[in-house]
Amino acid sequence: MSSPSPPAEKSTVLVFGAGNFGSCLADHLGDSSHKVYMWSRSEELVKHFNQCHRNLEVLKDHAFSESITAVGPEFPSAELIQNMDVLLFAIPTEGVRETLTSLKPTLNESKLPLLIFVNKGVEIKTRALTLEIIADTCGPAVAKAATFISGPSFATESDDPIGVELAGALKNVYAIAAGMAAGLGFENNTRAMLITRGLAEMTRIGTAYGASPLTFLTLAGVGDLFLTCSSSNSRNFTVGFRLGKGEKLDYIIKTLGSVAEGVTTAKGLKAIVDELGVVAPIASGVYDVLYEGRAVSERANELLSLPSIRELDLSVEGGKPAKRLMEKLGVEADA
Ligand SMILES: NC(=O)c1ccc[n+]([C@@H]2O[C@H](COP(=O)([O-])OP(=O)(O)OC[C@H]3O[C@@H](n4cnc5c(N)ncnc54)[C@H](O)[C@@H]3O)[C@@H](O)[C@H]2O)c1
Ligand SMILES: O=P(O)(O)OC[C@H](O)CO
Repeated sequence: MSSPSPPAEKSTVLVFGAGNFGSCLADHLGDSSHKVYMWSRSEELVKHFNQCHRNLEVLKDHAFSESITAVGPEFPSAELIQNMDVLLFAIPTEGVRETLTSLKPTLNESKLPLLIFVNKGVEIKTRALTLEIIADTCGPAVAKAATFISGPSFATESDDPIGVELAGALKNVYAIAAGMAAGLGFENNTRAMLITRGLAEMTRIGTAYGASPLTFLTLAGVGDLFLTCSSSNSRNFTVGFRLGKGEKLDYIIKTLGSVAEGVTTAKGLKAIVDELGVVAPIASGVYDVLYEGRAVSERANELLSLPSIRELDLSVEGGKPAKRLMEKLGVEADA
C-alpha cells in the first residue's frame, strides 16, 4: 500500500483512544518531543488528564508527558484534525467504523496525514478487516494510504497489509484457546501444541484469504502469537483462562476493564473460515465455547482426540476475499 511521506521529526499527532495502548503510545510519542493530542469520549478523563497528567482509567500510577493534551468528549474538530501530521487509531475494531464515519467529513484528501491503525480484530457483523472498514467509510484512496502496526511490540514493516492484519487479529483467538487450556490445568506441552497448531491454522486461513504465508512467520505472526499465548498479561489469554476455571463469559467481559478483541474476532473468523472452507479446529472450538454454550473441558477433549492432519497443506486456489478487497480499493489483484 502506498502511504504519505513520513512525518517530520517533530510531528503533531492525534491519538484516538485513551485506553491502555492509546495512552502508552501517546506517552512514548510525547516523550519523543512530538506534540500529542489524545481523544477520549470521557469528559472526566479529559479534565483530569489535562489538570494532573494522569489517566483515571488505565496506567493510573504513571505521570504522563506534559506535551500531551487530552481532547474530548466531543469528536475532535476539523480544524484540529487538519493540523495533524499523524492520526493514530488505538480503539477496538468494533469502534473503528463509527469513528471513521465521523472523521470522513474532516479529511482533506489532497493532504492526508499519516493514518496508523493498531487495532487487532475482525469486525463482528461484516467479518471485515480494518482495511475494508476504511475503504467503506472513507473510500479507497484513504484505505490505500493507511498503515498498520502489529506484532508483539512496535512491529514489523510488511508489504502484505492483509496478512499483517489477519495475523494480529487471529492470534487473539488462539490466545483464548491457550488460556482455556491453562485454566483447565494443562501445562507447557499442551501450550506448545496449541501455538504450533495455531500457527499452522492461521497460516492456512491467511493463505486461503489471499495473504502471504511468510507473513505468519514474522514478528506480526508467530512472534505475537507466541507472546499472547504465553502470558497472563494478555487480556485474551486471561479471558480463556477464566473460562477454563469455570467463570461465565458475560461476567469476565464485564470485569476485565479493557478490550479482548479475540472474543468478537472469533465470531467474524467463524464466518471467514466457513466461506473459505478451511480446516480450523482450534478456532471452531473457541467459537463453540463463546457462542454455542459448549463446555470448555468437553470441547477441549474433542480437540485433543482429533486425528492428525497435514498441517501445512496450504491452499493454492485461495485468495478470493483479498481479491474482493483489492477490487474495492481499485488495486490490481496481483499488484
Ligand atoms: N494493549 C496492548 O498491549 C495492545 C497492543 C497492541 C495492539 N492492541 C490493540 O489496540 C486496540 C486497543 O487496545 P487497548 O489495549 O488500548 O484497549 P482498551 O480497552 O484499554 O482501550 C480502548 C479505548 O478505546 C475506546 N473506545 C472503545 N470503543 C470505542 C468506540 N466505539 N469509539 C471510540 N472509542 C472507543 C475506549 O473508551 C478506550 O479509551 C485493540 O484492538 C488491541 O488489540 C493493544
Ligand atoms: O492483551 P491482549 O491479549 O489484547 O494482547 C495485546 C497485544 O496484542 C500483544 O501484542
